[in-house]
Amino acid sequence: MNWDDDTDRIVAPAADGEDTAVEAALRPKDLGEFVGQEKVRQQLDLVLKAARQRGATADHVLLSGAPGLGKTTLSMIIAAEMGAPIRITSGPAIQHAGDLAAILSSLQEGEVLFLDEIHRMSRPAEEMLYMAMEDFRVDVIVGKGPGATAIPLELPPFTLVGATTRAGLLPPPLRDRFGFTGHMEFYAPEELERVIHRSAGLLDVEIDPAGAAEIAGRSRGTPRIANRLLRRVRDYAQVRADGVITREVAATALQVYEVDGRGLDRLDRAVLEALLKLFGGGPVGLSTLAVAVGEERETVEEVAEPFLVREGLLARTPRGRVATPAAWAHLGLVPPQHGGTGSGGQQGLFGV
Ligand SMILES: Nc1ncnc2c1ncn2[C@@H]1O[C@H](COP(=O)(O)OP(=O)(O)OP(=O)(O)O)[C@@H](O)[C@H]1O
Repeated sequence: MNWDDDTDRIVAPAADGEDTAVEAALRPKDLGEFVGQEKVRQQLDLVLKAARQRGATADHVLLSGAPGLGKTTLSMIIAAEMGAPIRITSGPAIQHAGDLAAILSSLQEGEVLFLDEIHRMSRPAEEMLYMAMEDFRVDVIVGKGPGATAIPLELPPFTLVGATTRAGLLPPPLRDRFGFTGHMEFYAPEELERVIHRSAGLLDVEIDPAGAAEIAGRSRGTPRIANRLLRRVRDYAQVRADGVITREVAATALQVYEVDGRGLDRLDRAVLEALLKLFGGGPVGLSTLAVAVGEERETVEEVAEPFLVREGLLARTPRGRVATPAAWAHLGLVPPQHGGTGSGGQQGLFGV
């Protein structure tokens, strides 16, 4: 398996081809159906209701959070709640200011423009967006060099919904132009259970509460992963069981896909195992750890570690990577005692 491409993993937070095909059917259509994210939902509800009462276009909205937490879904809900059409594009698709000008000038009044990965837009496009957001106007530059002229173009009022995984990367002038910023959090297991029950209903799969809880616990706080695991478990239930998803069916199916009880996959466990078994829990340098698992540094650092750190299983310290007591417990291993025969385990564990 090629771990360099994160989308090959069943627990990858980014969408793969199959997700894209089925996600449309699973997306909640209004705020009432949208599970969790209470704060963002309540705040957004107020923003949208107030705009509707005033008969105005809603303020620009910035949604920040990890992939698969529902930013695209929320942007569609915003459009639906405002009774407005939606146009979907992304930062990397807008390389030139002209690309953005073409999109902006073709928007209808009140339309929602969803700009995914807004932090990856080119600089000139970003600067054009400042004026468009604030004054609903852009200057289209015609010609080149000294003869170039700026032709002002009025735009209809629109709502920009920007999505980013890294709100901190946005330049302040852009961030400040959003009337409302919603931070999407990882979902609690109970919330993912609700997502799973809802999706199972839409997919016409029978699932019991323990089955949903089993899948939720392995979904890494992310609805997209929950929906993907549900589909794989459904296959298993259909082929190897009687079609009903119980705790046993879910657990056995996800064992087949090498997703453990806490949502770690083969790569995550390989990293942890190397750290514990070969280096006594660390500290060990990233490069050494990567060689030990036969992966690139970047793969370990960007693909495996973020979840291990979030789960409190691994710590990044100035002296290297260190396993936490929870990591030993998760793999059912006993940390070497201080001064024991391990490779400095306990000392490494707490000495940094
Ligand atoms: N709160 C939620 N309730 C129910 N389903 C959800 C929720 N959030 C997300 N989903 C489901 O998870 C899937 C992924 O959601 P979505 O595409 O909106 O994520 P995203 O944050 O935009 O991801 P990306 O950043 O990769 O574009 C969708 O199928 C959607 O149905």
